Amino acid sequence: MNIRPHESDAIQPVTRPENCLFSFRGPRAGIAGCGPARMLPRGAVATLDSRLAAAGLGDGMVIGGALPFEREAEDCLWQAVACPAPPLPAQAQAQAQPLPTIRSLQPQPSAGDYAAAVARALRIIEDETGRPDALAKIVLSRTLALEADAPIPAPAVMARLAQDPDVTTYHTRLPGGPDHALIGATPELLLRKSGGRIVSHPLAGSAPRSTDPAADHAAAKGLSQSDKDRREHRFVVEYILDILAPHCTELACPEGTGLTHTRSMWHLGTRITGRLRDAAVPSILLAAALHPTPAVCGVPATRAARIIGELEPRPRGFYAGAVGWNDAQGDGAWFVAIRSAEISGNHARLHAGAGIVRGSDPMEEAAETGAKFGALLAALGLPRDAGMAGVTLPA
Ligand SMILES: C=C(O[C@@H]1C=C(C(=O)O)C=C[C@H]1O)C(=O)O
Repeated sequence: MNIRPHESDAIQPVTRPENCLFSFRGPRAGIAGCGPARMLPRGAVATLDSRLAAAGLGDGMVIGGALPFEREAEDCLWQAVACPAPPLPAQAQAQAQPLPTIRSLQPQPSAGDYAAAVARALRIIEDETGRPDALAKIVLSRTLALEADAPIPAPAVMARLAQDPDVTTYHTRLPGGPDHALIGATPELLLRKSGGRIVSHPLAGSAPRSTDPAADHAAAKGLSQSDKDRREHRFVVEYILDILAPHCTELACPEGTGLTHTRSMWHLGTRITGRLRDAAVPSILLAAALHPTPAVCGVPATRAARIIGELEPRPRGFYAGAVGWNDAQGDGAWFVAIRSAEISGNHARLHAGAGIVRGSDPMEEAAETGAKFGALLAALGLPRDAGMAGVTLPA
C-alpha cells in the first residue's frame, strides 16, 4: 500500500531481517533501516524538531521507528541506512516457519472489566453532554499477555501477517535489547508525504468480518449505514483536516467516506489528500503534529488522553502511537501503530482498542477488540477468536 521503495545508490540487499532496526512492508513495496545505525537521542515529541536538526540526515539514510501514544513519553527512533525490506516469503513458506507453543494467554483487563470501563466512559460522555469541552469520543483498549515456551520469532510472525494484502506490516526494535520489538499489521495510514503531496487515510467505525459471504456482506452494509459509526468516524476526519489545513494550500477528501477492510475487519475510511505550503516539512513532524488522532485517543484530545490514563490499567507504551520512516528529503510514511504486539523474548503483549461515543454498547466494544486481536493471534498460531474469552453477546 502506502510505501515507495527508496531509490538511492545506498540501497543494499538485505538478507537477514534480524539485521534491520525497523522495516515496513505494504502490498507493493517495503523499506527497512539497517546498520550502521544509531538511536536518535530519546525524548518527547515536543523536542523532536530540535533533536532531528541536531542529528542531520545524509542521503541514503532514513529515520524510522516509533512514537509512543503519550505525547510526553519518549520515542524510539533509529537513524539507519535505507534498504529494501527483506523479501516476503510465499504463503506456504510463511506458514511453514515454526512458532513456539503459547503456554498462557491472559486478558488484561478481562472482557468484563473492559466493558465496565466502557460503561464508565459512556457515563462521562452522557453527564457532560452540552458542556463546553465535553468528552464526545474516547478510545479504550485492552491487552492480551502471552507467554511462549521459547522466544517468539518476529520474522515468522511478520511473514504470516504480511499475507494480508490490505495491511502494512511493521517491525521496529525497541530499547532494551535486540529481542525487544514492536510488531504489527496496520490498515491505517496516518500520513504519507512525497515531495509536496500528502495523503492520510484515517479509519474509525468497525465491524468484524465473517467467513460466510452473506453474513460478511451484511456486516459491511450494517457498518456503512450505522449512524454511531459515522459519527465516530467524522470526529477523526475533522480533527485531521483541522491540523493539516494550516500546512496546506489544497486539502480534500476526494472520494468521501467509504468501506475498507483487512482480512478480519471492516472499517469506515476516508482518504484525505493535500498539497503542502512548504514541501520541505519532514513527514515525521507532520505525523507528530497529527498524533494521536481521535482514531486512537478521543475528543477533546487532551481530556480523552487523561481519562484513558485513568480507565486503562497500564500505560499504552508504543501501542496506538505512530510508526514509520522519514528520508533525507523529509519524504516518508507514518502509520497508526495498531493491531500490534510488543514482544520481548518468550513474552508478547497484544493490544486492541475501540472508539466509544454516545450509543456505544460496552460488550459490543469488548467483542470488537476481541475481533481486532484476530490477525495477530492467528499469526502466532492461536485460534483467531482466542481474544473473545469472557465476551457475552445476546444471541
Ligand atoms: C484502536 C484501534 O483501531 C482504531 C479504532 C477503530 C474503531 O474504533 O472503529 C477503527 C480503526 C482504528 O482507527 C485498534 O485496532 O486497536
